[in-house]
Amino acid sequence: MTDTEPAAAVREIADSIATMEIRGAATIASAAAEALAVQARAAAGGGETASDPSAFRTSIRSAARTLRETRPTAVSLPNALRYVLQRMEGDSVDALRRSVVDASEAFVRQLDRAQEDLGRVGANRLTDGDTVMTHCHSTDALACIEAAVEQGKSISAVVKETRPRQQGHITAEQLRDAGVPVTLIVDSAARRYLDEVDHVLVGADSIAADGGVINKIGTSGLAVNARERGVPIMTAAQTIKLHPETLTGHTVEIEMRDESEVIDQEAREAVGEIAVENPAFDVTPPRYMDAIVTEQGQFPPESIVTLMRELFGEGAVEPWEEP
Ligand SMILES: O=C(COP(=O)(O)O)[C@H](O)[C@H](O)COP(=O)(O)O
Repeated sequence: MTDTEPAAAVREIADSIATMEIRGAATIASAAAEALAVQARAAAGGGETASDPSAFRTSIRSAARTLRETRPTAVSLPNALRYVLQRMEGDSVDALRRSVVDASEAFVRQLDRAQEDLGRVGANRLTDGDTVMTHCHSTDALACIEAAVEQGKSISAVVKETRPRQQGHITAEQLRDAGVPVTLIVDSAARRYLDEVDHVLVGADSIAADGGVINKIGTSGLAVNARERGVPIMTAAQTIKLHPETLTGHTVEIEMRDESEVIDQEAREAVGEIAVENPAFDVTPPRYMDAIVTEQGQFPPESIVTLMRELFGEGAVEPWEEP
């Protein structure tokens, strides 16, 4: 291993993201930003990179590429890397290290603040006595319910378990801890329970320029059913979920995960030669989504492109590539 390759601690963080020990778009983003700070400290601490600014920069870019390759769908990951890399500056290794560590810390602070602000916007859509249906585990979505509870509103939740990884269990525990009465249901029971809820609330891994919401597999079916039942559905998503590449017509890659998450070894052997597929995310067309709630306010999905142009100009940069 050369001195410009990612530090072992960075590779461990990348592995934890790939295996989903670290998961959820916002959490992945802050872990990625923090990993760049880890790399900066390691690279400034010894070897060839400690005295060579160009080797230091190469090592940070290489760490960013390793992190970038872990999961393809949550754009918060490359957006976090962009934020830090665009602020890497200085003529000495010491100055470069400081700029990366400072940017990483600023990013995490901004992320936390954005989630709080978004929570207040989302809470305004909820009324005392409402029941909310959730899918998967989204810290942005939970922030809305928690803010509503803090405002003194009494909120109940119907929580979909979310096959195959059952992130709904994490949502159920966190809502219970926040004092929200929770009913856990299997995914296929969702339509039956839609008649008993006032809102559907989901998070997002990416939001496309056309207002399409990319979130945990099953979100789009839930949204279509919610529309048919007349239940409003909102996405809680900080602006780091906006996908700049979609401004230039690129589509968002949907992660396909291992079949072992869907079927265990014994069942696999019993069913024999069949195909098993495990897409982790799907796309909800904008016409099935009522609102996208961000830290900058709420938007109809079709208007999100205006905010994206303000934030990103006409497209994305890839600062982790070597110049
Ligand atoms: O789809 C998921 C998580 O998928 P996975 O478990 O496969 O990572 C979440 O709804 C979004 O990432 C938003 O989460 P947050 O609001 O916390 O960013």
